[in-house]
Amino acid sequence: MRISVIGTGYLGTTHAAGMAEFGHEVIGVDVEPERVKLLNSGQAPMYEVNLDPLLERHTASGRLRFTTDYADIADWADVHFICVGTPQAPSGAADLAQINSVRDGLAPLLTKPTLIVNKSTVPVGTASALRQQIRALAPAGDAVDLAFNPEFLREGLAVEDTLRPDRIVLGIEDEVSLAILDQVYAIPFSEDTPRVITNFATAELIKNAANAFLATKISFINAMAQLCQATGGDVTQLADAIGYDKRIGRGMLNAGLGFGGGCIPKDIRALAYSADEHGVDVLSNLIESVEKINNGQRAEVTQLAVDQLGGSVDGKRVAVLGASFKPGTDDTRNSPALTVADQLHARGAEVIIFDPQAKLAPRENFTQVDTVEAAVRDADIVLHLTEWPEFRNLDPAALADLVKTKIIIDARLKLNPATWHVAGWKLVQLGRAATL
Ligand SMILES: NC(=O)c1ccc[n+]([C@@H]2O[C@H](COP(=O)([O-])OP(=O)(O)OC[C@H]3O[C@@H](n4cnc5c(N)ncnc54)[C@H](O)[C@@H]3O)[C@@H](O)[C@H]2O)c1
Ligand SMILES: O=c1ccn([C@@H]2O[C@H](COP(=O)(O)OP(=O)(O)O[C@H]3O[C@H](CO)[C@@H](O)[C@H](O)[C@H]3O)[C@@H](O)[C@H]2O)c(=O)[nH]1
Repeated sequence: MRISVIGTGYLGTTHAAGMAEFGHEVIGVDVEPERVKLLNSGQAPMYEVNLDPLLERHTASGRLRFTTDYADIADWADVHFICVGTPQAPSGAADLAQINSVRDGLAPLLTKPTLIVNKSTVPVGTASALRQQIRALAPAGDAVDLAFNPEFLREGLAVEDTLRPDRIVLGIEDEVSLAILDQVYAIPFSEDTPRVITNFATAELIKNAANAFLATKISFINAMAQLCQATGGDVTQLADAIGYDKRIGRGMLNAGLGFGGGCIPKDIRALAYSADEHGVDVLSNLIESVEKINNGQRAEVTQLAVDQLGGSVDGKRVAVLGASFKPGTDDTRNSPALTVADQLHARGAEVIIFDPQAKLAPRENFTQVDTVEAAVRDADIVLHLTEWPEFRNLDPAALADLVKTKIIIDARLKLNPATWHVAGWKLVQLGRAATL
């Protein structure tokens, strides 16, 4: 099939490459010419494991290309996927400006029957309104249909999740759309992949609910971590033990600095906004508690650093390991690590950051360096804030010679306390007994 993918950020680039891998002919569209140029050379505009090889292969074969011009895709594609951003507006609601600009740019060019499939995360009610607006603008009118096909990929695992998703959710309101989507997803993985075929509202709420549930799991375990801290319990063992129960599962039960990123924080805020709009206070209250716990974890780590340095970080040198919001990506949107860095800077610390992939725009709040060694040199304290696998293999004895004071806060509970203690470090973990 001929498929267009509109918006080539974290979602769109991976989706476009995945669709090409499945054998479709694909054109990606973005408003940023530099991004389009890079993509046409077979390179991803972001760090994502296994994405570059797919892009290289399919741009070289000509099956995948990129453009800034809607005229290249309008009547060319059988299906248009919308993958633009839906960031948080100042009110907390989802900002649909990018979706509206796709609507206004694409719809007037549609003269043939076609299907537009929205993949961007949106509040309930969006698909229904969008379909009406597009039909009003398109010369093809009611021959243009819309579907909502939410995306559940995780950054750092985006290619794997695209090629082998846990499930496919299709929000459709007519049988023709379903027949077309069956062809789009008539691919090797899909026979065993559960499909949920439902109406627009349910599909939109499924996406909102999935992220809210994941966030709730993380905040629940972080609340338990606080009780563990107060009572001598070990939150990692607790998570392992409750996770063995298949009804609970171990996923999203890693306690520590909490959730961040370009999705979960803004998506749960938007869900709370929708819940309020529809008078469902119980849901918005629940989400507020989840957010409060999550923000509290960042403040808690900042305070822990202050306490470890005797009540003030003013003039102290703080080494921060990790800047991305999670390992496996260079994405720093709403990164918990950077919040802690900002909070410590605001309290007078000199902050030096190392991250294996994230390139930070120069800021006066901190200095970014290229090695762990450069980050920890002369540090008064070291903070492990994003659990890149390479940090687990650091040599505590070698680092001990570089720092001013051998204190490390492991805010992601991934370092082995024994190896650090042997090398003379004080290693502090939230929610784990100090003796471990
Ligand atoms: N990032 C993820 O892991 C992920 C996973 C699932 C769902 N989502 C959802 O997918 C959507 C996109 O997220 P993202 O992280 O890829 O965002 P992003 O900001 O990385 O990418 C958006 C892209 O759209 C482009 N764009 C904006 N307006 C455009 C227009 N009118 N025409 C063409 N291109 C345009 C931007 O230049 C940018 O490259 C969001 O709704 C997000 O919630 C993201
Ligand atoms: O046990 C855990 C797991 C994750 N996190 C943190 O939670 C955040 C989100 O992690 P994750 O869900 O792995 O990454 P995302 O790429 O943001 O993916 C989420 O957001 C996407 C966008 O909506 C969805 O598609 C995915 O299904 C959903 O998992 C990160 O800051 C993690 O550090 C924890 O604190 N503890």
